[in-house]
Amino acid sequence: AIIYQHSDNLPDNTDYDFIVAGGGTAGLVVASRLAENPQWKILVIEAGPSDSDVFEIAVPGLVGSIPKAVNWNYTTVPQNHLGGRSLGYSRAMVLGGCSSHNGMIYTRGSRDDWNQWADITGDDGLRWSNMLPIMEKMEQFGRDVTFLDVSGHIDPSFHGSNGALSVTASYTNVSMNNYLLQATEELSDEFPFKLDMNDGQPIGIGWTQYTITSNGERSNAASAFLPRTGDNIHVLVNTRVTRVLPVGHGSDFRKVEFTVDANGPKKQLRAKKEVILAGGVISSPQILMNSGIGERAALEMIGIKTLVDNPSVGKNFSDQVATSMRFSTTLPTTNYDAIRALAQWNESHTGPMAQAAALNHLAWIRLPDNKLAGSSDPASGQSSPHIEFQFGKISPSITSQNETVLSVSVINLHTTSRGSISLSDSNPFTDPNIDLNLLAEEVDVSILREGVRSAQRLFSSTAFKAHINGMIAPAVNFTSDEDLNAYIRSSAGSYLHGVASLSMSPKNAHWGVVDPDFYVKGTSGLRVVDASVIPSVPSGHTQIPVYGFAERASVLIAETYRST
Ligand SMILES: Cc1cc2nc3c(=O)[nH]c(=O)nc-3n(C[C@H](O)[C@H](O)[C@H](O)COP(=O)(O)OP(=O)(O)OC[C@H]3O[C@@H](n4cnc5c(N)ncnc54)[C@H](O)[C@@H]3O)c2cc1C
Repeated sequence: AIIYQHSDNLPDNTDYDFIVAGGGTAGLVVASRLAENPQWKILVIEAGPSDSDVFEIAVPGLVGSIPKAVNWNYTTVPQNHLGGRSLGYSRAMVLGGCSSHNGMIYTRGSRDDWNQWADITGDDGLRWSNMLPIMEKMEQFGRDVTFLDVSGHIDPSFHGSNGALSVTASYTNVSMNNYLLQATEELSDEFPFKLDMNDGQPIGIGWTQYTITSNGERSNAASAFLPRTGDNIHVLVNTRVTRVLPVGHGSDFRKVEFTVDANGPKKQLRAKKEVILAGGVISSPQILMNSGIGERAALEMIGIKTLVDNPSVGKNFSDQVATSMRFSTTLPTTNYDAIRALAQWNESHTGPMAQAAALNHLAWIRLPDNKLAGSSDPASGQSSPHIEFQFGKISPSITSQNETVLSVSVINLHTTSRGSISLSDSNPFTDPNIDLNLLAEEVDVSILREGVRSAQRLFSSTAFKAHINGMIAPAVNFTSDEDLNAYIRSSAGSYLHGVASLSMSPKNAHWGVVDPDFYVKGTSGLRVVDASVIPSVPSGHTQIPVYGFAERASVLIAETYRST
């Protein structure tokens, strides 16, 4: 790929076959796959700078220090069901998108997630049996595994070794890991040991897998996919796409409008074949609405002429919701000397900075039917957990001397509340209104409550008895449903895994924004490929489902133009 810092530098004589708006997780996969055809010329337009200009991105242990300058720094509208709190909503503004600043956790979701997406959309290509080989093929696991001893931490038979995206399993061991493994034996009904959480049935406690190279660097969409491409991809950074435009008076949206800043001149470029919108779950609906594709009444109110009336644009926004727990512990802290660790990373790409997290395990819990508060199952099927525990860190208390604190996030994976993305004016530089509408549905609160109680059982096990002194948050006397509900509503936040703001639906459905071939309904020449089209949250984190959808889209796009 060739990177251009300014549109003035783009070669005059290039007619691009495809223009990809947004050089993020999905956008760079699609661009790279299309570029495998050397006849096709592809332009990617990315709002942020190149990821290689930001040192912190490459170092897994600096994930918390990535500068705000490469973040969209969104804030949600006040959340009615969280006591009116507004939440930060992080999204990366840099080449590679959120794959450049995320927590690097590698999870594919469950077999039933993919089968449900196939059922909802009518695309059998999305079935687990079809997607597993694709996800394996894009993966590079296993290089140098003898150096990073991961035996017993992963099942290599579910992983590929020749793909672009590097994957490693946790290879260090801290005492907390041993107690967790003991607990999997003691409480095997609720917390069975799971050798590989990416085998389609992610229920139990297992070792975390990461998109990190065996050389201790983040593997993101830019570092994994772009180096394998030729000169037929041009990547224009620091440039914002403001709208997609029709060619002539029809609904053939093969033109993009872009600019460097709000007051700068706007330019337009037309793709010979297609425009692929890949701005992510917030920006893609924003760009569509600014382009006149959305709900007529809402667009008219802010003076945008409706070109395609579709009330589903920006609706159905879904995210996972997390609450936090803290336990007083005698376990050693996971803190380390960051300066020394960075020197070690600079020297050899090893040590604590070569890892994204210290505690090495994730727990995935499926609730029994009688714990679902009489609701129908919000998860996609029996292979899908309802709750995740992410074991954060063990660190000295900031409020009480001589106390050490274990932090744990409890996540409701399959929320039923739905939010929205909408516009308050027609300026493409105004942040959209982001309403997650978290905890609007009672069942979402009750699942988190069950999660809190489940974590209490885990840390009351014999395995942890000598190491956990008690619970700090929620307070130990918070035992009733009412107390826990109040704690959850005051502490809950988004897990930053938003999807479905431009949900895919079957062709001719009365809802949804894109067809199973990723084309925007009511248009031609325009597809959306990113998290916004995934119809529901997976039983896991979202980057790998996003990569999976992008791979599927790439196949469908290439098939459309097979003979050209
Ligand atoms: C803090 C955080 C931690 C996370 N941790 C994990 C994790 O550990 N594991 C996991 O699986 N998932 C994780 N996720 C989620 C996962 O990273 C995302 O779901 C996924 O990367 C989204 O991919 P995308 O292609 O939809 O969007 P993005 O990757 O966000 O790509 C969109 C790109 O488009 C660009 N763009 C947007 N608007 C415009 C415009 N108008 N013009 C030009 N360019 C534009 C953006 O700058 C961005 O580069 C995390 C997310 C966050 C925010």
